[in-house]
Amino acid sequence: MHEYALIVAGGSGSRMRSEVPKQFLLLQGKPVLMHTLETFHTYSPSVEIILVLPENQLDTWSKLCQEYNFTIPHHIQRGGNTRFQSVKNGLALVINEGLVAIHDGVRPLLGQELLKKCFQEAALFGNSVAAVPAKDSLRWVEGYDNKSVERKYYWQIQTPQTFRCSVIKEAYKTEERETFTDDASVAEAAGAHIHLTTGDYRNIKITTPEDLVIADALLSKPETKTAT
Ligand SMILES: Nc1ccn([C@@H]2O[C@H](COP(=O)(O)OP(=O)(O)OP(=O)(O)O)[C@@H](O)[C@H]2O)c(=O)n1
Ligand SMILES: C[C@](O)(CO)[C@H](O)COP(=O)(O)O
Repeated sequence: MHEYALIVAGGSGSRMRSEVPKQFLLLQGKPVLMHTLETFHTYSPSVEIILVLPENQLDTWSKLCQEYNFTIPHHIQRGGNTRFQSVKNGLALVINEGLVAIHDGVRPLLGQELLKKCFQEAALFGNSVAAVPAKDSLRWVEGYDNKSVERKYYWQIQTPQTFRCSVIKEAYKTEERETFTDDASVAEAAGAHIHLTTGDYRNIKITTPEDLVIADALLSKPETKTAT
């Protein structure tokens, strides 16, 4: 079955508050995004990689590829104003039937075991969405009101989120889903039952400055990128 990796890196990284968009910040001596693409290429050189970038950063990426002699083959697509639009633009390059793993470019610590499991479970169940049980106690909050909720019912959603190509392409046709922050929500709104695949606490999303420090520390442990 044909396998795609749709890596979305079309955001501006406003919460990181760095001059350079966070997907290009250096992690262990190379841009965050290169770690992410390498993970998919290591999983299988035949995975077709589609990389979505901010329209105004295409040159930056091209220069970085030259500077770091980065030769992993990939298609490039322009991002949109929201994650939804960036995924939708990327899906336009998904031509064949098969599976597409949609992954945040800023989750560079995805391990090989989890990635393999995501493709396998998506093939079995129709989709696979990586998720981990919440660790902290949780409260529902709205303005001044707040109340405790039962933690056992809450999981934190990660990527990869892997789907049959035709199913997710169809789900992304409905523009009213633009505010959804992940692909599982888009697929669910289109009627899919979501299959959760147990993720990895190390598969963090680089969102705020301390995440880069945590990612660096995790990558310093040789086993970090493999165990799930
Ligand atoms: N218009 C957008 C917004 C987000 N993303 C991607 O979606 C992933 C998860 O989003 P997030 O961490 O929120 O990234 P940003 O939108 O860049 O960050 P922020 O919300 O802090 O601005 C990132 O890889 C990001 O580049 C995207 O491709 N296109
Ligand atoms: C897709 C995602 O990473 C799953 O946790 C998340 O929903 C992205 O959300 P953000 O608002 O773009 O950070």
